[in-house]
Amino acid sequence: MYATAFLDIPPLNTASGSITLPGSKSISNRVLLLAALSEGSTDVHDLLDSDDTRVMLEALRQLGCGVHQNHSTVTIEGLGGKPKVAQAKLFMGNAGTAIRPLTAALAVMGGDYELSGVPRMHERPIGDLVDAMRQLGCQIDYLEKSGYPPLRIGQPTLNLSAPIQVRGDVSSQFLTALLMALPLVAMHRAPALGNDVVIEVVGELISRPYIEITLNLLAQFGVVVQRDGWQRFTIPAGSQIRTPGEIYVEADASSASYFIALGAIAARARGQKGIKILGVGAASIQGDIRFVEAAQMMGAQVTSGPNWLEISRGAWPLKAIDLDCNHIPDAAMTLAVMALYADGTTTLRNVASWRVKETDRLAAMACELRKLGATVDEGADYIRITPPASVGAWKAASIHTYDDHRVAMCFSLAAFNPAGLPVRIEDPKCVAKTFPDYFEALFSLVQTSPKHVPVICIDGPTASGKGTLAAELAMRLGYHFLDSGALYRIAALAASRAGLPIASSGEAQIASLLPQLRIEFAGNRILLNGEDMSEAIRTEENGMNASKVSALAPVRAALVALQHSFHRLPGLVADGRDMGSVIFPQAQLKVFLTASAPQRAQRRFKQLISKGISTTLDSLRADLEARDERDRTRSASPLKPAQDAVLLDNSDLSVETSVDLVLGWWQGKQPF
Ligand SMILES: Nc1ncnc2c1ncn2[C@@H]1O[C@H](COP(=O)(O)OP(=O)(O)OP(=O)(O)O)[C@@H](O)[C@H]1O
Ligand SMILES: Nc1ccn([C@H]2C[C@H](O)[C@@H](COP(=O)(O)O)O2)c(=O)n1
Repeated sequence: MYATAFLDIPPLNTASGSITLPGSKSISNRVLLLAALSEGSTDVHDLLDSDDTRVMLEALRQLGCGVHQNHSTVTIEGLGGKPKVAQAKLFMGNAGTAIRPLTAALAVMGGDYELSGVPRMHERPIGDLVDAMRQLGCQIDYLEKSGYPPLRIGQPTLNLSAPIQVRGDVSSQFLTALLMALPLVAMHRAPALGNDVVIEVVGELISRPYIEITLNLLAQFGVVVQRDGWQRFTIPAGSQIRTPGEIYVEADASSASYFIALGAIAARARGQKGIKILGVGAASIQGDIRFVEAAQMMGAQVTSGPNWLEISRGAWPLKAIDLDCNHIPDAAMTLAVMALYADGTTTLRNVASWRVKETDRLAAMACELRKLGATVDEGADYIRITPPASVGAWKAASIHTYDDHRVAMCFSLAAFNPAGLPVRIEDPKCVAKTFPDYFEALFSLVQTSPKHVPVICIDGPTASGKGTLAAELAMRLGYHFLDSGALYRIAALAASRAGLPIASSGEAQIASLLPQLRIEFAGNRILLNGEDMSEAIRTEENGMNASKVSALAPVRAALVALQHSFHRLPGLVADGRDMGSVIFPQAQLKVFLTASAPQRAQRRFKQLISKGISTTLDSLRADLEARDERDRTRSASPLKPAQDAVLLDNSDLSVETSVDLVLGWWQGKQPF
């Protein structure tokens, strides 16, 4: 996951390949609650691992539910309709799919519970559900603002004399919550005329496909609800939530929308097929699968099987549409970004529910689409999008994401803009709500011209702080990091282990040894043929050998392709001696980092002493000056600033100041 302040997505060209999507959030949280309410244990396979499911799992644990995790399978030991813990304070984050059904279930079972969430959760209405539960005799109080969490739940005096009425026109999650909780009432009622539990929907029920998911999953847990149209739902008396033993969670159809759109927008890479999505397909029980139809209306070519989809670009530009999106409220946000690539004005109607989601999504989408150059008309329950009038009308935008995972994900697709502009996604980690590795998945499928993939080079002499600076820059920008010195150090170590002379007499043998080595970077560890060499390569002796080995032209040539392989989306920070001058001459920013020899010797001294390695300042200084001299005077790619490098002497600068300075230079080159 990218936990950076922002993520700059370079302009993208093509896409191809296949992807297995994470489990559906809607299914995951429903299944978790049903498993918890049933008796016995349920193995839940392919459960989504995200903020919202973690919130649900934690609440279930607090209520005394057994939760055992084994990779993507979670075993839930059910409560059999009665929490083991009668008093708890439950934090529900911003997970609507957790707080609503759990409120209903706890209110029926009774106890002393408080449910709260993040500030935005306290702005998301829950009054319609509370009103419905109170008709039944449930005890629910508002702890702050009437109609909104946080809530306190007490002991109910259940009284079911008439159908329970619930509004269906703000969120379908209230009806879902009742449907999952009221079997706990039905189970205590003898099957007889008039004993069934009846729910009546007041007003037009929105987002019906989500109710279909609920009914489908209830049926898998043994509760067959009778439905009369979309207004009346009957849970037969005597119904009981029964574990199916094991259950598989489908991949998330809403998450699929970004990749369906990707297939529709991106040209295919030469000789490649489009985008194949595994884990969800034509047989999906999720309403958002109907996003496929909307994408087809816009021009996407889609083929599908029971649990897969394959998408490629059809009509181009895409076709503008006018669509009632009530049945696909979440995925419809993706259509709003696809509309940027359409041949006219697209209108998405009946999306008033966007206003009460993670953020006011109507306002958010309108604001961010305008930043990109679109003309947007935002109504109470619709959005109308006209794409930028010409290539020149597109703007590079920094997309504010409002702590809303879907805003972050759908706007990544703006990176296919014809103007070749990058897109900045602020707070990219908000995707953790449903799809923590979304951007990694995106980057695994898309391609762009190498010239668009940014490179920052940090070159300079020994112990100037290149590695420290480069690693920090890479972390702040979410870029890959290449410590090229480590490759020469590995080469030197491998050569001496093989007994090869570290001199020109051994250059051919060392160069031919290198392609046989399996060199892997795992976080900040470096492995040689599976063995962790992170410490072994850092000795002063091996540093000196690395300097010697790096003077051999055939050795340098043997390492070029490996270094180039680090140049990948979304960008690279590389440190060494010839990053800017030889390996990445096209780099957008080249820094030549220096510090005085006494300072560098002092830094290295401290570094070694802190690792418990004894040495003297004088010997270190002599060694690093000898090493610099060799690196500077060798004929193959000598240590020297690239012509267009910026010189930075950090003798009197802290690491933090150096990082901020270089980030400022980098930001100065961005169009945002
Ligand atoms: N600006 C700075 N001020 C003080 N200490 C620093 C600064 N930059 C780096 N250091 C410290 O100096 C030591 C050497 O830094 P680093 O390993 O990053 O240098 P390097 O140039 O990559 O070295 P090498 O060429 O040997 O790989 C580290 O202990 C690091 O924490
Ligand atoms: N791009 C590079 C990186 C490193 N070297 C050589 C020169 C150094 O003495 C040696 C070890 O590098 P360090 O880990 O100290 O950065 O490797 C080079 O020639 N070119």
